[in-house]
Amino acid sequence: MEPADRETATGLPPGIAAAREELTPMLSQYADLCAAHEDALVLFQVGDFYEAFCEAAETVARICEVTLTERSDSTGDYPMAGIPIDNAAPYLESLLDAGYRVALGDQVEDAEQASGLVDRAVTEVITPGTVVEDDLLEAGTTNYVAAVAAEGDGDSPQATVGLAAVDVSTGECLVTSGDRDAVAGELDRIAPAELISGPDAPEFDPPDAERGWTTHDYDAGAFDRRTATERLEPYLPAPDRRFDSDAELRAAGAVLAYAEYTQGDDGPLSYVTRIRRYDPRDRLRLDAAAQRSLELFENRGLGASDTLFDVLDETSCALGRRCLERWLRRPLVDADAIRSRHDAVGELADRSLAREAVADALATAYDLERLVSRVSRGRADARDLRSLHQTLAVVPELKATLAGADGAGGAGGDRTDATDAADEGGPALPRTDHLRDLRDRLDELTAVRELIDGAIATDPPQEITEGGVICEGFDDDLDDLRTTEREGREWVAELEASERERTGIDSLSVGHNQVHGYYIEVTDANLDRVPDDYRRRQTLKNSERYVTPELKEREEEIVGAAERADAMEYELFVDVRERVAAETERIQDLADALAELDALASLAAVAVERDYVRPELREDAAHAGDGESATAGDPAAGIEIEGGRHPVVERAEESFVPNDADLPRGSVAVITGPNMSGKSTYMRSVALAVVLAQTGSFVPAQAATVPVFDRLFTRVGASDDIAGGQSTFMREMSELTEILHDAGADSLVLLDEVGRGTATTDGRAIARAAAEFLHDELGATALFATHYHGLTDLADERERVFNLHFTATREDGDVTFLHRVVPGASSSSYGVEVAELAGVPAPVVDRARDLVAAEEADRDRKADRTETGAEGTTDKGDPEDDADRDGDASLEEFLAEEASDEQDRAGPGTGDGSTETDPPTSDAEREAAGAPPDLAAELRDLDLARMTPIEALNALHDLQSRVDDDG
Ligand SMILES: Nc1ncnc2c1ncn2[C@@H]1O[C@H](COP(=O)(O)OP(=O)(O)OP(=O)(O)O)[C@@H](O)[C@H]1O
Repeated sequence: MEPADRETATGLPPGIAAAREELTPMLSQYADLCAAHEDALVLFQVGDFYEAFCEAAETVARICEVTLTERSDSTGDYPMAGIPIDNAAPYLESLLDAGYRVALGDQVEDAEQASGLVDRAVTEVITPGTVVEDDLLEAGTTNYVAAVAAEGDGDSPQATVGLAAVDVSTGECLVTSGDRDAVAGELDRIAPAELISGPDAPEFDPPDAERGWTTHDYDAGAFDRRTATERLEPYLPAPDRRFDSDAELRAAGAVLAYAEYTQGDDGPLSYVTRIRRYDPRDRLRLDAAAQRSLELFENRGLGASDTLFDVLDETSCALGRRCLERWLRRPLVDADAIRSRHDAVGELADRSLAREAVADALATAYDLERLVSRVSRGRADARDLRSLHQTLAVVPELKATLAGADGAGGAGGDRTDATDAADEGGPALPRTDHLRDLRDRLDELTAVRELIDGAIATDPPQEITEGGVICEGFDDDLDDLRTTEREGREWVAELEASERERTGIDSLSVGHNQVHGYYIEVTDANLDRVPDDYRRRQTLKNSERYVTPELKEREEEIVGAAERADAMEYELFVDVRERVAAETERIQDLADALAELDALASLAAVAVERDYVRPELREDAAHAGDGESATAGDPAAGIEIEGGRHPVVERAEESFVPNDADLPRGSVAVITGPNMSGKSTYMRSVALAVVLAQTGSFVPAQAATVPVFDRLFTRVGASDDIAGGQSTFMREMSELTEILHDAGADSLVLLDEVGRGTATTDGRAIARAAAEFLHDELGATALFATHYHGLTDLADERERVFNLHFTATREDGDVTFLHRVVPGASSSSYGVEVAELAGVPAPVVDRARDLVAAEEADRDRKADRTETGAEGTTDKGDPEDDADRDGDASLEEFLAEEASDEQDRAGPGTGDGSTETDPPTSDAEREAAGAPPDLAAELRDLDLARMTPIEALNALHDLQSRVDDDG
């Protein structure tokens, strides 16, 4: 969208501004609302439509694909476009998607009651981060608007940056702070739909376009310390003592100011009752790169189309789904809290009947958080209250279910006295503390439930002003009015029969229409029999319509009673809604408990269905924030997994091969093996086991013992991460930089093919240096998958580095991957077969096989020479020089290695062993190895995309000189 287009469609459209002095009262009212909402596109209610005028109309017509019409009045003609109010959601969504904020200018008084122009006001500004309409929100997701404010110079890396985020649809509000990088990480994790920035805040770019947020500078005044403090006062007492820094306070004040503005500026949002401050260090830090590469929430094509969240999500209601997502985005680091969740999951896993009953009950629960926010905003209708009632109605049932002891002990934890009490006929309680607490938190809210049940009709209409909303028996006055109305209608219903009898006119009928009300109709043929008390009302073609004084009187009674009853119902409804709203906080607490119960039951269901095991946490699991870490290298402090599986890939692979993992704390596992052999899957399985364990879930393994990590870093190779924009290598290096700066002894690091994005020698050097640094300086626990076999030498040189590899079998040229991890470095190359499997043309595959054969022959010759002592040992020396001697997984590596060996063969003094500038093997050499010379094939095989200019130039130079020699 062109910025100019946005400028003319938001605020006051120029066409309206130009005619400002002459406008009719209605358009003048429109102009006032537009002028007061400069950054929004105003939609103006006219009857059943939301209309926009002039330039704004053109934008609405184009984006919403509705017809552009014209409004003509005494002052001129104005382009106009409208969307129907009762089906506004899809159009509003299009406008939001196009980047607009939309201000709804609603009629705020009854058009029939209004004398003159109907009063209108902006009741809501819909923005991507603050929508509350169910139609525009995905069920079970959170939708945050966030604000950032800085203390001091926001651009300085040392500045404290405050972050506050609010989900206006549920009232959840989070506040935290940290340096710029920490806040960037939290923003990645929270993934707000919208970000507003204080005047001094640093800029934060969204991690990618798909999960992006829209940013804008909001009224700087809202970030002012005093203004923010005053704004916060209705939400929490003494706000200036509640936050860790001014930056937090200012961000929180501003985000609430913005939220209030979008909800029609009606004052504090009463359903934002809990402003939660948290410290990012209280959670396992999983930044956007880790979330992406582990495919927690979005799939990037690792062998299956699901994500970890899809696998875990067996929740029954939106509340639980949102809770589970929150847990997975922010796994715990407190060992006791983690164990407590494991206890509860275990108990629910054991108690299948209870778990299923819980799931069934929760499946009928509505989204309590969003319902209560609508109730307290005064937006809930009668159906919302009925939904609230239905949700409250499951609570007693849930409490009873949790209390019953329908299963024996098991993985979930120890049987406690409580269960024994149940066995003895005493009050049954859940056997774990966690579920007992949860059960206690299930507030039955009996008064609210009974209030709604007694007041609101079971199947009420959507409209709350037209009656039918309040139950009979709730209010005597209302019942009297309804009785009057009903008796009047019964009297009218009987009138036809009695008048026929009285007048002897068999065709006489009684009817009703909007204009004349009730009437008695007599055909012309019977007019002579019309009694004297009939008064003529209307003459039709073949009949006359009459009323009688009594009918008139009854009619007034009926209409009067109905109108008064409708108005009274509305008042009673609003009163009930307010009484329910007064319990907002309790309802929110209940929502939290139901959400947790659903999330725990979901984890338990997955554990049972997918055969997960309860992970043991290391006893000495140090809290990340304590600064106490387990001793590096201590095997008793590391990860031990028996028969671990990848939770997502195992769903797609019929015969998934489980693998063990034994990683002492602070060790670096260098993993080699052919492409497609399962290296990435293995590393991710280990990381996911950690994430799952710290989320409170069981893990896909036969047995698992894990420590508690504070951060999880991942760096996946260029080939796995097709990121647009930034050069992949540059991106790779900046992610590596972050890891090498921030990882520590309590971090788990996954490095997958680091260095692949650049020239072989550089890549190999970077990979090695990074592995050494991780081991020597950081002491992080790391898994390092690589095609650089030279790296496997590190195991000999460093105490806590060890090798793992994946194998495959080859039969008649066909490769079968075993997907089994074994100790030691990989010794065989399957790159060519993989290339063939992938459909690389046969001549290239054949040629590559020839080159492999030549390499192997050459290696054998060298080995012979070694054995006879002619050349000393080959397995010691410069690791770069000898790198990949035992076969490499990819064709490019292989070719590079071959070049390296050529230089070796040229003897001392001919080079430094680098592969970077070496020409390919000479034809003479290849002939000696049994391969025919073929310059054209060599030229074809050069991988230009991976060569540096200097490499390409040298290769060309070499080919040219050999053509010259031959020629
Ligand atoms: N343990 C396993 N059991 C069964 N199938 C597996 C296993 N591990 C991996 N696979 C299958 O093999 C495919 C390739 O695995 P993966 O991507 O982990 O290999 P890789 O060695 O990392 O390959 P590359 O070096 O090309 O990145 C996966 O998509 C999956 O379908």
